[in-house]
Amino acid sequence: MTSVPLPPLSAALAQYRPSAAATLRFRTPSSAPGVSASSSTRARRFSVIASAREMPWPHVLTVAGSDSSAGAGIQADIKACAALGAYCSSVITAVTAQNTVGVQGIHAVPEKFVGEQLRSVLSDMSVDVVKTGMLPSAGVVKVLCESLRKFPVKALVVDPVMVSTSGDTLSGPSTLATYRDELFSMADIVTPNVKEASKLLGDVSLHTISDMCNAAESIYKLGPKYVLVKGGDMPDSSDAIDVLFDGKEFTELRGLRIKTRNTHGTGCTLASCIAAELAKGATMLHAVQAAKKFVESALYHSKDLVIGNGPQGPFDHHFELKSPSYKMGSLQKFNPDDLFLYAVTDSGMNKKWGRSIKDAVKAAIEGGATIVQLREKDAETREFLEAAKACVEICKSSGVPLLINDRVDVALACDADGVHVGQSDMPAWEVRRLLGPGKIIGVSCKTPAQAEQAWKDGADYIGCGGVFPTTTKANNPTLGFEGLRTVCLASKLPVVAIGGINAGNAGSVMELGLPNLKGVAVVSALFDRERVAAETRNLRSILMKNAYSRS
Ligand SMILES: Cc1ncc(COP(=O)(O)OP(=O)(O)O)c(N)n1
Ligand SMILES: Cc1ncsc1CCOP(=O)(O)O
Ligand SMILES: [Mg+2]
Repeated sequence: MTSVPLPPLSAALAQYRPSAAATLRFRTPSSAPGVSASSSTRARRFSVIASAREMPWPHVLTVAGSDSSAGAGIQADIKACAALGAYCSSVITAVTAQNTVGVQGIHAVPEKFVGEQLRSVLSDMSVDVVKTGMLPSAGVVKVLCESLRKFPVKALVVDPVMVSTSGDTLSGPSTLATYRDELFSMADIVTPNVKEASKLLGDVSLHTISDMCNAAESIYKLGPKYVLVKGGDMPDSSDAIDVLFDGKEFTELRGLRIKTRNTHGTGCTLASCIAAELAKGATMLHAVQAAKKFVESALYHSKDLVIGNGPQGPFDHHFELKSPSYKMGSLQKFNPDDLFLYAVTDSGMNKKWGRSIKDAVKAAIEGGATIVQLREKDAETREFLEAAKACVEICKSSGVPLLINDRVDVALACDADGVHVGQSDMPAWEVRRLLGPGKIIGVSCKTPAQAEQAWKDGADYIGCGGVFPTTTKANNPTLGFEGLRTVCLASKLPVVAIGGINAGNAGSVMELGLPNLKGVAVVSALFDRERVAAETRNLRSILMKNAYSRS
């Protein structure tokens, strides 16, 4: 079984900010049928359309029920797709009256009219992926299958919604049979939770991961290319474990279980996120991973929201819009959350372990580093610049900022995201003058006065240490927790702790609970090791556990 843990929240957040590319790409709209226009305005409109460059916008069509409380169903699907930069059209199969207490009523849309909606969308718009939610009758499932045969799409995501989170039945036994007999064989992925998997397989009991694997295998035999059995409802675990099966291999996907009442719509959202990622071109494993990360982040950010009086509330799909970095728009270059797991390379250690800077950076990112600094004290300038350029590419493609230690010239030449300087390096104000407002500047500070100066000089964060004794930097005084606390309390800037930090003591650093202490910077505990990715992953999971338990 392959085990794929999730990257930290900060990386997840960075990843979920719709990229400029995603927000700017759009498809020229065609004129709406039934809208009257004079022949000259029509001609003008068509000439504009014809001359415009066609730009694709990843498009998901959701075929599902409306939820009046907007936590689940069509409303959740549209919000999820929008958050991930995909367009979402909608075919409504039923209108439900529901709230945070439960489902008070269901009004199914006539099957023929579901068919009409499907024809309207699929005959006109280029839909990449169809995602299904509540399909209230066998007839609706059949209408959908017919439409998909007539208008094939790139992928079909089937969320076999049978029972609402409040326990109300949303589709009956004859619908289940049609799912199994007709829809599943057309699906790229089917995403039942354990209750749904059990129902699909004639009420088998599912209690363990091994039961989930067996269920995934049995559902796979019904025809889909992938099956994701979601273990969120499994008891007695601090992790939310899902099992993905592709017919050959089981992949266990772990996420943290967020303690909150606001879980209404998690299933719809997960399936819609998978659909959105597939529409954007992701592989199935990546789509599922990204979807899980999104749901985990949204639940985390919404855990204390209060909407409605019932036991299950909605969560905020657009939590990103509330973050200060998003509000500052495209000028924002630095997210303090990126300091969470700061990997600082070391040329000596890379040499010792026979790896290139590039491989070291790749491995740290693979393990979940959220920001990287190239600290190559004895590299030749030309060789360093070449390596730095390669690392810039790697980091850009992973959405991880890359900073250069000391060397403003190298940072400028390779267009790095910023520079980290110490008290004997170029002053931060001078670095800011050279790099401009759009780059990240970090300054090492050991005292409140230095922290104040860094802020005045226009730095973005400060590095504070050594917290513990270190052999990586010669003659570096140890500040201890008290020194770190004093600097943090005085600093107006976010702080990353550095010096002698490893998997054994990182938790205790973060447990200091200092609000502006955003993470740890680490050299030897990642790079003076044989397996950089594994060490990074381990440290990340320790930091994440701490971050979640504090909140
Ligand atoms: C994140 C971070 N914090 C502190 C340092 C140390 O910088 P400096 O004091 O300039 O020492 P050198 O790294 O240049 O030896 C850092 N590099 N990164
Ligand atoms: C660069 C630096 N600045 C203060 S301590 C330090 C070295 C940190 O290295 P390690 O994580 O191996 O102790
Ligand atoms: Mg320096």
